[in-house]
Amino acid sequence: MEEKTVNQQTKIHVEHLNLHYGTNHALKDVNMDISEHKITAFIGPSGCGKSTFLKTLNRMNDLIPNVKIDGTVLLDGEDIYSPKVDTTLLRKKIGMVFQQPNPFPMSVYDNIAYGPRIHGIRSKVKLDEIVEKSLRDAAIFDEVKDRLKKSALGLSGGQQQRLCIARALAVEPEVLLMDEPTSALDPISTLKIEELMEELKHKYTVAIVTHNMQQATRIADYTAFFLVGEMIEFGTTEQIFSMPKDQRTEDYITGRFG
Ligand SMILES: Nc1ncnc2c1ncn2[C@@H]1O[C@H](COP(=O)(O)OP(=O)(O)OP(=O)(O)O)[C@@H](O)[C@H]1O
Repeated sequence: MEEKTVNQQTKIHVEHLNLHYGTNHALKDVNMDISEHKITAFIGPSGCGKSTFLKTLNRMNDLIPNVKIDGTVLLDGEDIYSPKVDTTLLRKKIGMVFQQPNPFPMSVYDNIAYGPRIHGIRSKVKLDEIVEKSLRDAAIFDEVKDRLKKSALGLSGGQQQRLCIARALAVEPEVLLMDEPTSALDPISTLKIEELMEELKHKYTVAIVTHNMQQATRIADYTAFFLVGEMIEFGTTEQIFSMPKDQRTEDYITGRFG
């Protein structure tokens, strides 16, 4: 793969990224560096392209017909859109958690062991180890340790979402993409997931789409503001929310539209 020099702290480097869904120009020349071991939040009104952008980072948009993507996305300096890239391995490195908790209809244990098994791990001892570690890392082990063999669908919504985070962690990703991971959850579960993200960033790089500006201010180190497919402003969360440079960012964060 082509090697390029990037800032040492940069985990994902995005340059001149454009995405079209048919004739809809959904991402317009987006440039961004996503820092390693930080939380980066994407905010903006509905339909501005936040989720689309998040999905370009692990090529989830490849699965949609009539999508055209131009530009560069480098993970550790390597082009993820190179034809040589194995997208299964890419998505192992860059895991994803969705808005609605989506556990598989199987046991808690099998949900977590699913990915490692696909990647060839067969040893029961090893799988037991991965299941426990992933559940611990996702701060849900104590709540499910006595029901590992029971269906994951019996868990509460907040528990299911932490299970999905554990499932993403089980294949040892480097980056975790989260698409509004708490919007379907109650405030207590939301708080648990936010605390968890603070922990996770020490080991992983986290990017999150959120509708909730308070959430961005609570957890994100960096924030990017999107508007109709353009990334209007990107900076530290403190700067974006206290001293936005662009009038449109200021109008959005002060609730003048959205
Ligand atoms: N699968 C798709 N096929 C065609 N167009 C799509 C698809 N997904 C999104 N779009 C369009 O791309 C644009 C950006 O949508 P996207 O879902 O990325 O926005 P968003 O900011 O995440 O919105 P929301 O906050 O409502 O989830 C919208 O115009 C949307 O209609």
